[in-house]
Amino acid sequence: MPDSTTDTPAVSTNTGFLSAISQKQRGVSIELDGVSKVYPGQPEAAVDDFSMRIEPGELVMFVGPSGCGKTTTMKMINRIIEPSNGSIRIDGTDILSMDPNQLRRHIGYVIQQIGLFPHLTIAENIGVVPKLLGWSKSRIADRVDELLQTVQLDPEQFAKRYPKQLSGGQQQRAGVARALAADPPVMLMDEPFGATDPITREKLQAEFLRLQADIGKTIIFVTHDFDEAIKLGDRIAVLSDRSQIEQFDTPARILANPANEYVSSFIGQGAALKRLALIPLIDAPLRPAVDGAPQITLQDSLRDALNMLVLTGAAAVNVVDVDHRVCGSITNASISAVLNDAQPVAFAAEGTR
Ligand SMILES: Nc1ncnc2c1ncn2[C@@H]1O[C@H](COP(=O)(O)OP(=O)(O)OP(=O)(O)O)[C@@H](O)[C@H]1O
Repeated sequence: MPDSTTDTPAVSTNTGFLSAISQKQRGVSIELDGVSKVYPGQPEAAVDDFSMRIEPGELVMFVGPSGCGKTTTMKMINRIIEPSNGSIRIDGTDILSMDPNQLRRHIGYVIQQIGLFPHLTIAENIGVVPKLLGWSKSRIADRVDELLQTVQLDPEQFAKRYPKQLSGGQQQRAGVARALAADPPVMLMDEPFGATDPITREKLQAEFLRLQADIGKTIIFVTHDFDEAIKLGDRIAVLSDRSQIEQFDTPARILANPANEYVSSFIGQGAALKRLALIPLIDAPLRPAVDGAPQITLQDSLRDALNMLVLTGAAAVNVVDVDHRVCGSITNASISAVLNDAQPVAFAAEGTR
């Protein structure tokens, strides 16, 4: 791990979260208050009076149809787009009174088109912001090495390659590594996995969740895909035109109690199955074990248990712990009971991801 005390940053500021770039920096709060954006020459606001508080370390998904203002809202947080009205604070610091370039060096940013510089190697791409911050060469090299390993790209193999010599998924990983380079407390991610095929996408999502469990950044993640939002988000903001918030809650609560028709239509078909996927068996009420029943682990979900019941035709599946001890069983009836008992499920599913 590089030692953050050995280099003098090229930028000097004592305001709020900028002064606290350190090793393994955790997330900080983000508050938007009455934020609006009217693009020049447009009769209507693209974002109208948007207010939200995001807690330190939270992964918040913005989901909504094309053109509803997700990207505009997000880009106002790193001031790629300047708000027309309202205030934005990160860790209590008013970012609208700061130098935008300094601000952006401390907010990780990942976009769908990746935005890697084609004429720089992967190592140089990842080192761009640390270099701007005045880190020494050896510290940058250590950090590049560490990050490539974090995103599962072998440094020996990939550091000296150019972006076009990587697959789409590998480029996306390099993009995440670059955004994490200066260990920013905040990450903005705009459809980061949107351009990848479904299998690569699932893999990147799983890797990203593991990474976030370790680094605990505050992340805003824009997606069109409600299933991606359910899978990744601590909370989901379902947005409609002009970034109006239709519902802002945990995936489990939104699935159990959609606020209105608009949110229901976003959830689409199969809300019950999606809810089951959020409930690990460790939180499910178990019945007595059944001799000879197929087995599933406590870490699997009720959705996995249902799949096994359907595929095997068994009346019950036994649930086993890591030491293969049988803890009890799940049946179709117990799954139905959980689904019909909305409140406890919604709360049981929180914090279990
Ligand atoms: N530079 C601009 N000038 C004028 N209008 C713009 C500009 N950028 C975006 N808009 C408009 O603002 C609205 C919100 O756009 P925005 O890109 O934030 O939506 P989005 O929800 O991110 O869409 P998508 O999912 O398609 O990326 C749209 O109606 C769009 O046409």
